[in-house]
Amino acid sequence: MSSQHLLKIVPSAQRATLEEYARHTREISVKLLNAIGDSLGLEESYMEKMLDLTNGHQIVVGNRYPPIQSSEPAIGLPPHSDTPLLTLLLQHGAVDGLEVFHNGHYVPVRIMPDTLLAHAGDLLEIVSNGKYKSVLHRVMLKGESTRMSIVTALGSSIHTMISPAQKLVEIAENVAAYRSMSYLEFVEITKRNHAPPRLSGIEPSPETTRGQRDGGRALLRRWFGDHPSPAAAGGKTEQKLCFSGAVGAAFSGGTSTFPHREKSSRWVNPSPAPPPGAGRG
Ligand SMILES: O=C(O)CCC(=O)C(=O)O
Ligand SMILES: [Fe+2]
Repeated sequence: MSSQHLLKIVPSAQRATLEEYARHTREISVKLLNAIGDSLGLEESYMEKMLDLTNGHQIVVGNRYPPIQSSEPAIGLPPHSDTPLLTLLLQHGAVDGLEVFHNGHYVPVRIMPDTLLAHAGDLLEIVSNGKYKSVLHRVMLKGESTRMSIVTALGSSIHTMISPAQKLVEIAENVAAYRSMSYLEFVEITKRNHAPPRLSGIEPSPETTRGQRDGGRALLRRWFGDHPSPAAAGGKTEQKLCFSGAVGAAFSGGTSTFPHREKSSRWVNPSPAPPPGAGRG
């Protein structure tokens, strides 16, 4: 991994630290994904091998949620699920706010010091043929202090075909719950629909659906998009894509801060070359 993948917003003094953080969290994510593969009865290191995690795309995002003025809770980040395979979330400091959707309502996730929280993402739900559900979550702000979190998410390499593991399809009497597509195609479809397709497992209220759609849009723009986007909380939540890259698959490092990411902040120089019809050059 080289510092060319670090976006310019990262001050040079912090680059080494961020690179080290990205390296360690990548290793932890790969181990967890392999363990998840084991738990599903897949062959050893299935996730690492089949999803080409050595070339997997990793992003690191810093979120800063400023204090809210009103006594009413405010949305810091609208409901969404994370697109890649696995998210590791570090909630920094002492300001809670994360909530996950469980059994029909949002449940607060209290901060546990020095703890990484793992979220299953959309791609993991696909690969596991729905056994691991992608987690719908949001951030609600209730207090007068600044909340900070650091998110790192690992996906496959962007041209890897994502499909339910064959063994799990056989166990499910040859029913694949999701069709096969490349990670890139998944992102493209999601962007075109302006929302991550909710994969399965929950029956959200219309309000949740709306929030999820908006949240998904904000997230996708932040992570993959090329449009300026008003972030959550009236545009006040500050989110910085600090790092995005992978060994062998680079992300353009020209820009910078969500929500004012410029057009040049797109997938570039993917390796290997995109398959025909992949939609981007
Ligand atoms: O700040 C948090 O706890 C959650 C952040 C999050 O869900 C995200 O950045 O995708
Ligand atoms: Fe998230």
